[in-house]
Order: sequence, then C-alpha cells, then structure tokens
Amino acid sequence: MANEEHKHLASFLKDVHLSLRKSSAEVGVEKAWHNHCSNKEVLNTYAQYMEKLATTHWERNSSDEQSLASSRISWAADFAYEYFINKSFMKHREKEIDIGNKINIKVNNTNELYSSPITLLDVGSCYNPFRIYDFLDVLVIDLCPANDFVFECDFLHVPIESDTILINNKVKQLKENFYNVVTFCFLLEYIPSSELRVNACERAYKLLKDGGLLLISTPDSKHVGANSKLMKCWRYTLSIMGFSRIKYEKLKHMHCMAFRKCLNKEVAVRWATLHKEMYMDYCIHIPQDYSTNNGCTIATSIEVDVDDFRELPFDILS
Ligand SMILES: C[S@@+](CC[C@H](N)C(=O)[O-])C[C@H]1O[C@@H](n2cnc3c(N)ncnc32)[C@H](O)[C@@H]1O
Repeated sequence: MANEEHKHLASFLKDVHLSLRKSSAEVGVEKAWHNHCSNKEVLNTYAQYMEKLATTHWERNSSDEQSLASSRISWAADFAYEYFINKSFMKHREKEIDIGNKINIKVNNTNELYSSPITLLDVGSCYNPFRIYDFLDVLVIDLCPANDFVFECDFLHVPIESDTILINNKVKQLKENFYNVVTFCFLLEYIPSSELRVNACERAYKLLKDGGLLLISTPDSKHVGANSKLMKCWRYTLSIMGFSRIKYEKLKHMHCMAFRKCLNKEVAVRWATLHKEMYMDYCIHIPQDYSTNNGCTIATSIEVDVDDFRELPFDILS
C-alpha cells in the first residue's frame, strides 16, 4: 500500500491538474494557463513533489519491470537505442518508400542520416531522468525545473526558429528540424485542453528531423481495450500531422507509443484517410476531459474509462 507521504505527494499533484482543468473551463484555457504559469509557489512545490515521488516512491518499486519509475523512461531510451543505434529506422524508411511508390509520391530519404550522440528533447522533464544514458545528447525543459540540469521553458509558447537560444538556465528559443527524439513522458495529462495538447504535438513535429521520433507515455491501469478508441483517435490526429505510429505497447500501468516523423507527410495522411472512423476528430482528449466533476465535460461518442486515469499516475504503486 502507498504510505502517507506517497499519498500526500500524489494528491497534491492531482489537485494541481484538476484545478488547472477547472479554471480552464471557467476563464478559458489561455488565461488559465497564463495564471497557472505565474503561480511560482505551486509550480515549485509541484516540481519538488514530483521529483520526490518519482525518485523515492516509484524507484522503490523499480525491481518490478512494470514499475512506473523505470519503465516509462527505459521504454523510451530502449526504443530510441533500437531505432537509431541498431538502425531499425531503416525498415520503417523502406516501408515508407514502398508506400510512396504505390501512391505515386516522392519519398526523399537524403535527410535521414544519423550519427551518435542522438539529440533528445525531454519536454516536461521535471528532474532529468534521461541523464543516465550516454548515447543521448539531452536538452531537458520544464515549466519549473526541479534541479539545475533542467532548463526553464514553456513548451507551448517558446519560439521555434533556426537556432537554440539558452540564457541563464532558461530556453528563449528552440531549433527547428534539429532533434532525433522528442519525449512526452506523462506530459499530456498535465496540459488542460485538447487544443493545447494538439499544439504540443505540432510543435514536436516542427522540432524533429525527418525520420525522428516522438515518444509518448500516458498512464492507464485499465486493460488494453478500455480506452482503445481514445488511443486510436490520438493515432489518427498524429497521422494527420505527418506522424506514423510505429510502436504501441500497453504496459500494466501505461500506454507507450512511438511516432515517426514521415519523410513525406502524405504517407501518414494516407493512413489517416484510410482508417478514419466516425468517432475520430483532429483532437487529443484524455479521459479526464470527460469527467463530470471537473466542470469541463464534453459531449462525445467515445466511451472512456475515467476512473483509473483520475487515479493515475500517482496512486497505483504500493
Ligand atoms: C507529471 S510530470 C512528469 C515529469 C517527468 N516527465 C516524469 O515522467 O517523471 C509533468 C511535467 O510536465 C511539466 N510541464 C507541463 N506543461 C509544460 C509545458 N508547457 N512546458 C514545459 N513543461 C511542462 C510540468 O511542470 C511537470 O513537471
């Protein structure tokens, strides 16, 4: 069972997410976000609590291969290693070229050349859990860094231009078409609306090199089918952006996904066109959006299983 400290940390973090969603429903998402980012006391407490929860309470369970502490980070690092260092990207490239030939579009692979180290942008990093991996050259950003490894940056608003600008531990600008990998580990549940989540993914697309990876983990303790329509909708939306989902895994407590930035966006768009179903829209909803007690319920044709997302990621381990 979770001990008292674990529960205390967890409930603070959940309350921050909930109050951000509530105030977005009341005053609009942009204003709510702005107010939230000005509240340095809450952001600082969140950062300290999140780091403690992950490094103390979740790490205790790290001998369990399903543990959140190790698995969300090691899943992403292992996948990036297999893809770039062991060159599994080549089979995805071949597949894209094949599809391109079939539908008469040109797939140009000249930009898809990798050399070590692999550049990774960890968005919403909090405390830089990727620092242990030597094959990665990591830039870690967060609204409110928990330690000095992490640069302060609001990913939803930072300009994306031709160069990176870092001043005094803050990111003023990020470089487009530069990263091999962008990671969103338990990030999207923090962001209070579908529009902002879509915006985050579109930004990742701009930052990635052709053939680069957007790696997303999102908590869910339910069985694989419980929220499968929601996950398919994410896939649809990211395909319209130009991403092809090349790996999906439901672990005990989370979904882990790898999206590849296609060499030609039309290859991904074609997948979306062929697989669109009635319930799919260009959006990234999470089950909390459908909850009746956060003041922002939305009408939907998708059945979702809200309970465990409300519990996660903080209460599930003991
Ligand atoms: C649930 S924590 C996850 C932390 C870490 N990725 C992990 O897996 O342990 C979500 C983090 O995302 C950060 N975050 C949320 N929105 C952000 C934004 N727009 N820009 C940068 N960081 C953001 C929060 O400050 C918080 O530290």
